[in-house]
Amino acid sequence: MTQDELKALVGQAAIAYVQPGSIVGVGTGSTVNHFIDALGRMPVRVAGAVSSSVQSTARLKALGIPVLEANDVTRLGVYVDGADEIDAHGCMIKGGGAALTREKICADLADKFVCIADESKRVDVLGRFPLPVEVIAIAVAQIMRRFAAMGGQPSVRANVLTDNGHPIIDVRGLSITDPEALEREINQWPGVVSVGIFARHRADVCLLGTSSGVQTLTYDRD
Ligand SMILES: O=C[C@H](O)[C@H](O)[C@H](O)COP(=O)(O)O
Repeated sequence: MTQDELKALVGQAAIAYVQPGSIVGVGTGSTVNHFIDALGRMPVRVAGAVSSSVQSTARLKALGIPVLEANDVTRLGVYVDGADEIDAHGCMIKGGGAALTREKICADLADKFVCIADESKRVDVLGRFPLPVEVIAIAVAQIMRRFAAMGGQPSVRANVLTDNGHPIIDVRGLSITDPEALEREINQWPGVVSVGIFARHRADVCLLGTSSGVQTLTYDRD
């Protein structure tokens, strides 16, 4: 199977977690695009979606699925999103598509985070994928110095501003053995909007697309 076929497989499989008539949280990316298409094929559809990006909003609306603002809901039963990497505890790196801040807001609203990913995303230690960090523009230089001091190689993502109008720093060369601690630390730096480590808001379930089918991985909360 191709990587895109694996993404389509898990996008469809995530529908099992979606209650018809409910409001669902929708992530961003090429895997989630398959999930959105599957939402459009539900015999009884969702009542609406809270979207994590302009891109997903456009795709949802094109299928006639109403999109609500995060401010308009108090909770989401389920949030479905992809990942750039996921470890054995459900901690993830996200933000390869620059949507990390809105994704974390949606994850925070959700009772259950269902991660959909092809098997290439499963890692033992996070950090092979460059860590995305959304920052306020005037703090870029200082935040890059902080990452360099901890052994990372930061660079500003060229020609990209997030949906919130901020630049992204991508940090290569980090071996993230304690995702929770690093997320907490980076969150405290002035000028950081969001860091793409999702440890506090880790996945509850990962539907992993493999050549032998969908593997369902579940993670315990401490
Ligand atoms: O900002 C983007 C998101 O975090 C995506 O969920 C992540 O980059 C995975 O995207 P894809 O499904 O395209 O690999």
